[in-house]
Amino acid sequence: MLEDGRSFRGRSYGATGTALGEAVFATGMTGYQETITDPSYARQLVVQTAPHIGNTGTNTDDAESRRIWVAGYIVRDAARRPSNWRSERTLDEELEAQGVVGISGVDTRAVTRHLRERGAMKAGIFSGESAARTDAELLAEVRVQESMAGARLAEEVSIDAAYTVEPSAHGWDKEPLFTVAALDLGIKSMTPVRFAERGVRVHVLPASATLADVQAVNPDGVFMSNGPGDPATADDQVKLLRDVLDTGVPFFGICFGNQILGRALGFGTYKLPYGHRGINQPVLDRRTGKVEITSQNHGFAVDAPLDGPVTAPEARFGQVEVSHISLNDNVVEGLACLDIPAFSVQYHPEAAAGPHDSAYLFDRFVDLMAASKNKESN
Ligand SMILES: NC(=O)CC[C@H](N)C(=O)O
Repeated sequence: MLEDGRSFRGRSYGATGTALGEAVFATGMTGYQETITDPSYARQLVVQTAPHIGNTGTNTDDAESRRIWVAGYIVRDAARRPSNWRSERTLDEELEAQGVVGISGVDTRAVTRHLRERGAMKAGIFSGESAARTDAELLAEVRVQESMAGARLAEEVSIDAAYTVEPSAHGWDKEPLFTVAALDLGIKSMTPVRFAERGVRVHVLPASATLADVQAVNPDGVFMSNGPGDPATADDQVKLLRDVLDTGVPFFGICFGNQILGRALGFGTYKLPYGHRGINQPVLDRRTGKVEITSQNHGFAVDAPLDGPVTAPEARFGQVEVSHISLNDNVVEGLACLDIPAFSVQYHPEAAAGPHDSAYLFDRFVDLMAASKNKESN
């Protein structure tokens, strides 16, 4: 049941009951397990445009966090029998075990076209007893939920206690090169691994970390992750980032982290009509002229001028330019500061799932930390 009264019927999939959230569509043909375990999808009902879902089952290794975060799951044709040597459980069983309500047999093309025309909106999935009500009652329940605009969710999905990811656990056989403090706003497990593979030790800190917590790990660089909710609510992290930037330590942000850098520099953020979600999103790196196919999941974007560089509204941070744009709709997909060592992208270079075109961004951050260390020692 969608907020505007349009409804679709299907079969119960996963757990039975009620799921409420923002209906959004994701266009990845593969990678459904990484999608449902991405904490950025908290409080969203995800519609998969790929018609066959669940074909390769689920396994322990491919989860991007400790649980499934999608609030509900909408598919066309759910695989009855998974076929893959790595499969441990069917997707249906996994959704049910984690209490996630889904629906299959839905005309997902029609749902997607509707969301594309009318925008992402509040929705509900109802099965079993919870469905045994009038449409008007279901619609009322859909409409009373809080909307995604204004939702503060990063603290809800973040960890309680810090942990460390060591390069030695990911194929690095020398001494670690650098240490990074990574704020977990909904971090995916592949992100620290991409650092560790490059010899970077990562201290993952809760979303509530203070400047003192960050400085306690003596970092060569600071990182802010992806995460769910409206970036306009991330005032604490914006303040933290301004303090971090004032210390001159290099910074890299992805997705929510890009929106926080945008806000720290003084730009606003806004809600996109239906967002970008999938692993096939074309982005232009304006500095090199190269196009990369990226993994994305965002419903908000930074409002910064495309013709730059410009002086940041928070002028003490100097000049900034929009480094990357979406080739589908010219939305800001990256920011680069010219006077301080800070940059960010709106997409997911850790690519889990997704193409590896954007891996160079992790190297760019390592280079930035190296340059900054050199400058200190000279
Ligand atoms: N993946 C993300 O970090 C998403 C950021 C933010 N929640 C958005 O929807 O735009």
